[in-house]
Amino acid sequence: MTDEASPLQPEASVEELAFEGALRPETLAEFVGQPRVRGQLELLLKAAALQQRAPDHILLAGPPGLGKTTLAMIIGNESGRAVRMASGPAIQHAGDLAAVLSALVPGEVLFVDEIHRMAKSAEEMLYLAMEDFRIDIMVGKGAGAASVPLELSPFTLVAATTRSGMLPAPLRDRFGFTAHLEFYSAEDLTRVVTRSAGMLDIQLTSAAAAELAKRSRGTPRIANRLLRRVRDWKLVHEGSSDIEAVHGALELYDVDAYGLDRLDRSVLEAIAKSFKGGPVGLTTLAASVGEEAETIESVVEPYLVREGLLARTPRGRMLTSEGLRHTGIDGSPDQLDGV
Ligand SMILES: Nc1ncnc2c1ncn2[C@@H]1O[C@H](COP(=O)(O)OP(=O)(O)OP(=O)(O)O)[C@@H](O)[C@H]1O
Repeated sequence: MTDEASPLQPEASVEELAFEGALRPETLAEFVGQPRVRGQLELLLKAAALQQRAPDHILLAGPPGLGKTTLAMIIGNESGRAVRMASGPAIQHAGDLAAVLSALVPGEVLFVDEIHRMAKSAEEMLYLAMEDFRIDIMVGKGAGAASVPLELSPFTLVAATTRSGMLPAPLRDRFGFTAHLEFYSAEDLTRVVTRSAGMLDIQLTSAAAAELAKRSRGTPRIANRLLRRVRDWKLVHEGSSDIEAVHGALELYDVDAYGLDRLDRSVLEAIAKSFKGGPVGLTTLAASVGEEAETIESVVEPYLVREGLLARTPRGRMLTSEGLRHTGIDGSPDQLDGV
């Protein structure tokens, strides 16, 4: 979460959270797209309800803004359970997690966002909590220190991560189900835009909704954010058509025809110009565009790879010929010595 969001940044800004809350689908039926994940969750929740037991622990994995928090709330709604929110970065000690776990009411859903950023000591405590609904608390110091078991209320852990590969295997294995969220197709994102426009009372032709969706990086959060900028454009430029408003707003915010933003493009250009098309290591690449490696890896790369513009190889990141074409630099990736 950041204070000020650029239109294509997938993380939510502070002021955006209230707006997002209003647009959040509340049931699986309302949740657009992700048919596989929806089907899997539906089965899991129905089976748990029939057996009158709590649903298994669930891990939601995928890039930011694809609906992980939304799904966690839906899991609570659909199973008739209250959801408690926690976040990995706020759990810096085992004691922070013990406080969260011991406050749970039987049957609650505990949602831990960005679980990969939780402290190691807390991770180990979580293993036992997930398996046996029990934790061991250290009491006292030095030679007199003793471990005291504490029984917990049964709960369902729903955790979200943008980097499932960073989770240790013992933690990953303790989830009964992992949902992998994919970028949305243009058709599904058009449905998201149309739904949000209806809820916000914004008139938009279907062609304008489709164009906006096509340029939203396969991400509902970005589509909703760009929709607000299009609304602004229509308000300020009275009489402009919907499609003119989409083009005008997106151009102003530096969104290109692929839906790439400045950072996406600077990554592609850096590989072409400074690293002769690649391969280049993640840290070197991140330094050359002045961004954190984690942002490049979890935000920029997944979309460029899915669009076929970038390839991740064991030797590093490489441009594909399509990626090179996008930079407007002539040559093929293996002929870039001269650029
Ligand atoms: N499938 C969907 N259908 C309709 N709207 C959606 C869908 N998924 C997400 N949204 C919208 O996008 C916004 C962002 O989704 P959400 O906060 O759930 O993403 P996230 O994956 O949890 O992001 P982060 O990793 O940054 O926490 C939601 O408020 C909601 O309005």
